[in-house]
Amino acid sequence: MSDAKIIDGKAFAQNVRKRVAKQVEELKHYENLTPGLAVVLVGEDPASQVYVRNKVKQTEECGMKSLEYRRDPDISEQELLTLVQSLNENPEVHGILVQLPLPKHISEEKVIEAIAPEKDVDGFHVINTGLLATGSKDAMVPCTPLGCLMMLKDYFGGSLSGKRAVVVGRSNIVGKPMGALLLNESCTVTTVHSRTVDIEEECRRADILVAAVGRAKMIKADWVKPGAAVIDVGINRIETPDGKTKLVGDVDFDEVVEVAGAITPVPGGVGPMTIACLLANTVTAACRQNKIDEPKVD
Ligand SMILES: Nc1nc(=O)c2c([nH]1)NC[C@@H]1CN(c3ccc(C(=O)N[C@@H](CCC(=O)O)C(=O)O)cc3)C=[N+]21
Repeated sequence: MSDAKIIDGKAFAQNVRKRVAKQVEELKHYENLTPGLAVVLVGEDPASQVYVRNKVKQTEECGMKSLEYRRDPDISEQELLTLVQSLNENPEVHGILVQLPLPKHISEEKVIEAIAPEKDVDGFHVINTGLLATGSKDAMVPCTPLGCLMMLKDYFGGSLSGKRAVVVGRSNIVGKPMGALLLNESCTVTTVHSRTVDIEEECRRADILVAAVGRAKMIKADWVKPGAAVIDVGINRIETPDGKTKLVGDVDFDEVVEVAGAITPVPGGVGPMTIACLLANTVTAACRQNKIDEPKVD
């Protein structure tokens, strides 16, 4: 029998959205300001469509303005850059999200760097990456790592100071910013990856283990220190014996739940928090662009 706390990301995200909705209400009432989020979707990847639909729905539920821009996969890089430029200049738009991945003929880097840093609610622009790395409060923080941090701080009662954190994966959108955030919280941070020697041993030292590699069920029970907090960022679609597909994380949940102190499930863990943090970032961006005191995020 396990006694791990299963962190309910869905319920947590709902709370965050409630808070965001209240902030939006106040901005509308006192400042005559409606935060606006523009989502750009290129092509017809079915998974991307689902995320975008959820984002649009939740943006509207929070009282914000949602603008959606769907473009054919054969759009030229220049046309996409021109669209981003027009959103940069649109005062109704406070946040811009260009859904990744983009078609191969378009440079993701160029498109991300074309977004005005103060509207970059994904936190992917090098300006925001640099602000995060230097510990500046002015950074727009990437949504997935921010959601993970909020759940961790809640579980540990506010402070992560001195904890050993191991981040599995070194992507620009999750692994690296997650490491930076945890370091800013005074964790002792190790990032491990495909070339790490004795990766299990490194993981076993973790008080906080964040898995963000994109390999189904890679983290096994004997990789985890008893009582550790395990955050599963992975979203892997696998085929079940009966020919259907299901979502699983990078953590072997059924095994790890027996040793961990806390664990996030997939689905219902980090995913919903990612969207909630996107909405929170949009409110933050709208406040900054209008020189209004911003709400505290965590
Ligand atoms: N510029 C950009 N920013 C992103 O943040 C971004 C992106 N591109 N491209 C795609 C990935 C993926 N992503 C997810 C967000 C929420 C869930 C989510 O809510 N998942 C649900 C389940 C969804 C389902 O059942 O399919 C859950 O985990 O419970 C999943 C995936 C954001 N991404």
